[in-house]
Amino acid sequence: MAPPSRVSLDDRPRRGTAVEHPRDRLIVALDLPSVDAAEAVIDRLGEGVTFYKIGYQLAFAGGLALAQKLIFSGRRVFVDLKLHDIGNTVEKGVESIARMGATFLTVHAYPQTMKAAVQGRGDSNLRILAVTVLTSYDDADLAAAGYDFTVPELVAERAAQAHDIGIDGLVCSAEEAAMLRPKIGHGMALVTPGIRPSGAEVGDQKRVKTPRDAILAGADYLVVGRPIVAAPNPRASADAIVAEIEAAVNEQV
Ligand SMILES: O=c1ccn([C@@H]2O[C@H](COP(=O)(O)O)[C@@H](O)[C@H]2O)c(=O)[nH]1
Repeated sequence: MAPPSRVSLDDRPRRGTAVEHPRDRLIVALDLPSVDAAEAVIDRLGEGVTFYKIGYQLAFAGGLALAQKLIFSGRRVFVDLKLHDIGNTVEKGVESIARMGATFLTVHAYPQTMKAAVQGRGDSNLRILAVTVLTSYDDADLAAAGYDFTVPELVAERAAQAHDIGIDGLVCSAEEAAMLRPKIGHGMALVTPGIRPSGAEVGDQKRVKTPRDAILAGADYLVVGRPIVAAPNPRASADAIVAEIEAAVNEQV
């Protein structure tokens, strides 16, 4: 496969990445085994966190009902189900999630899947995020999966396709944020997992940045799971990350 040739994209306005309070740029991944466990963490986080992500583990253990509860209570919810199926199935699934009132939904960044997701989203407030290359992958993982691209090459190619299709944002590592911003403009959100405060355990993540470096690289939202939900004091961990986001924002101006 030849390396991607696209170098620049237009800056047309789309659903927009409004400048948000530092606290609202932190998305906590509720990777927990039950609704009870998730609600215990949410209670401990209190007013400290406004945006939650629900992925496979919790979604398949009653998490979608909890998502609805969180939305009714004024929190924002990111449904991280990384959809990928035939177009009709993706479109109808996205329509159902749009009716829930979720803010973000992920799909894999394949053109057919992304087009179906944009169709299913319609005029709703749901914003579709395309997962470019998982943050647990490096170049060797891509080669093992049969790709003849480096991570930055594949991320850039998928970002270009997502942009052209009308996707609202990208999931990528903050390692790629600075490279992507000039290509996608400010109308698409950059949502970055693989965030680790300095000294935190990296675990299975391979492309990581600290909260400060992610913001300085141009990330809009930081997704953080284990460093908060597995911490002895989740609220203190979340507050420290928000403080780091705020300091980085102040460094930018
Ligand atoms: O490329 C991706 C896409 C999604 N994720 C999800 O984000 C969180 C990260 O959790 P940590 O505990 O902070 O590692 C998790 O829910 C993943 O499914 C990702 O890490 N990378």
